Amino acid sequence: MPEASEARFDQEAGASEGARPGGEPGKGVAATELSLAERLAFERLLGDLSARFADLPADQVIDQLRHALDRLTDFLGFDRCSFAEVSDAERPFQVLCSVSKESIEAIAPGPAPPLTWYFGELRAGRVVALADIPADFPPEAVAEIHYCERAGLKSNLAIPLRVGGRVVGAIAFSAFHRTRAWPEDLILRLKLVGEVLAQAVARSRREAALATALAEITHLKERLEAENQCLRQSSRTGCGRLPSSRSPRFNRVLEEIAQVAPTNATVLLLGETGTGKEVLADAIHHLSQRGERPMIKVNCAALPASLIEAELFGREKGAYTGALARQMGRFELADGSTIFLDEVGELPLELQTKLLRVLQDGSFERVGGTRTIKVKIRVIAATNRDLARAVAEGRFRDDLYYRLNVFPVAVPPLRERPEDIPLLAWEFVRELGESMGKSIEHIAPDSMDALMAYAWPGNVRELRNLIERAMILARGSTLHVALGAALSPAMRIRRDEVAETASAGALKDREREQILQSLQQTGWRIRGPGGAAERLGIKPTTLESRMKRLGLKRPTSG
Ligand SMILES: Nc1ncnc2c1ncn2[C@@H]1O[C@H](COP(=O)(O)OP(=O)(O)OP(=O)(O)O)[C@@H](O)[C@H]1O
Repeated sequence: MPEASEARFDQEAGASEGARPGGEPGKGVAATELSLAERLAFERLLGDLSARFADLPADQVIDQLRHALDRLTDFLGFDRCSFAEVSDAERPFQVLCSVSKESIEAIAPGPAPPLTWYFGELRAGRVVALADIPADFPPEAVAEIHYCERAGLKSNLAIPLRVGGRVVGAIAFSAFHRTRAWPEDLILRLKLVGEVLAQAVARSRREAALATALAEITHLKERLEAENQCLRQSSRTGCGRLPSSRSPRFNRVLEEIAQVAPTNATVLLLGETGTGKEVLADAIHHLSQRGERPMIKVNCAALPASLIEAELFGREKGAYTGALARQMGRFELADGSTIFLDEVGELPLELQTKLLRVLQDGSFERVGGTRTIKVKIRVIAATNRDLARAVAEGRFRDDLYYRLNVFPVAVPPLRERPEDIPLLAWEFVRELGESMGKSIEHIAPDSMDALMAYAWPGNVRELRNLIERAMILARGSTLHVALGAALSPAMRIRRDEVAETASAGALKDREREQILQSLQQTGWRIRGPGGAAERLGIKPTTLESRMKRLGLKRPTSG
């Protein structure tokens, strides 16, 4: 047996088979030459192992590695067999897999024991063949001698494994009960099988790295696509500036918005439909440090409950019938940015729990997935519902309400900021005039009076729609806004009249009357051009939920 430090594998690899006596296969008896039958059996084992590893999927490599080590240990009568890998010169060897006879302890997966001389030899590409421990150790291997004494190790063979000319790992065989010789032809064969295993491990590592890189690219691609989609859907006026106003009431709101914007606080925007909650959410986002990224918007009322979970939290492929591909949810998309939860009061109770968890610690799982995803997001929520009442009625979780209600902002209806009606009307005239190629210099005084007198149940959205209709019809440079043509006389309520009758009951009756009238005029058509929702200047989903609340149903004919 050569001194271990002399056992240069490259020199020995050229040595002829049977140059030294070999261990007796299957029985673990030292120093006899392999018989022809045994050699054939060994060749078959090596051939079989090589074939198994040739096309093995990456996720099966570690299991098969254990199986291969088991078979080698059994066949050659070793007490323990371990496989370790090494990524570079700086890092220690990592034990990937170790198998042993029942009475012997296997080495735990993870960093290999700190044996500097031993692993230095392997790193340098030299075989460490220790037939008789401690006699075969060089004097400097002090830590190794102690280690072997403590463990009761009698013989050990460790072979460095190369892939592409670089040492990527080692395979080691140990005997605990007797010394044994390590003949050259055995070393050569074990090196061959070890390198087959090392190739498979290296391939699985490459595949895993490739899969990670691909997943990253897919993630970025999905993110980009989804962000683009969000941007296409986002508000037309989402220019990110705070809107201007002449109303002292609305200016106070704008001051609050400017103060909260740079913080990370959750903001809850409360107000009737069309008052500009999304416009304000957009301004908050753009005035914050996250403003460079797009704000991700979700309308919690626009999707059926069955789809909104996947929309918000994403889904894994095959999560349910029809889920053909993995889908990234809005929360994942909003990581590092702001999520705007519009109509949050409509969120189904079962999803409120999941939303609460995201608000608490930023974590959630995709639909059909088990992996927990963590995100850092700022939440802005909006509702036209009385959330406190929804809590009292058990339709909204109180803990979620308190989480959302950190910084509530009440956005006033247009009828309570009449100073802004001319300002907004002119803003829309200019904006629409540009896109339509029309130049309007005056708004007819009687039209402006009518605009000022109207109650605006659909708020700024309704005003915009009305101006748009008037602009389409405009011929000269003076705009005539025909409130009466577009809306029934019952809708023309003087502002002061509204103030007088603003008791909840009276407003509800009036709302009911207005909605019913629009529905009758449109033959109960809610959606589409000229539909009741458009006439009222509200979204079809809002109209539907209002109809439900007011108990308005299409009469059955006949
Ligand atoms: N200050 C403003 N300046 C210009 N346009 C505005 C302003 N406020 C609202 N708008 C316009 O009015 C319409 C409705 O605004 P927005 O969608 O922000 O209202 P909302 O309160 O979020 O409505 P909903 O509750 O129905 O979701 C949009 O077309 C928006 O561009």
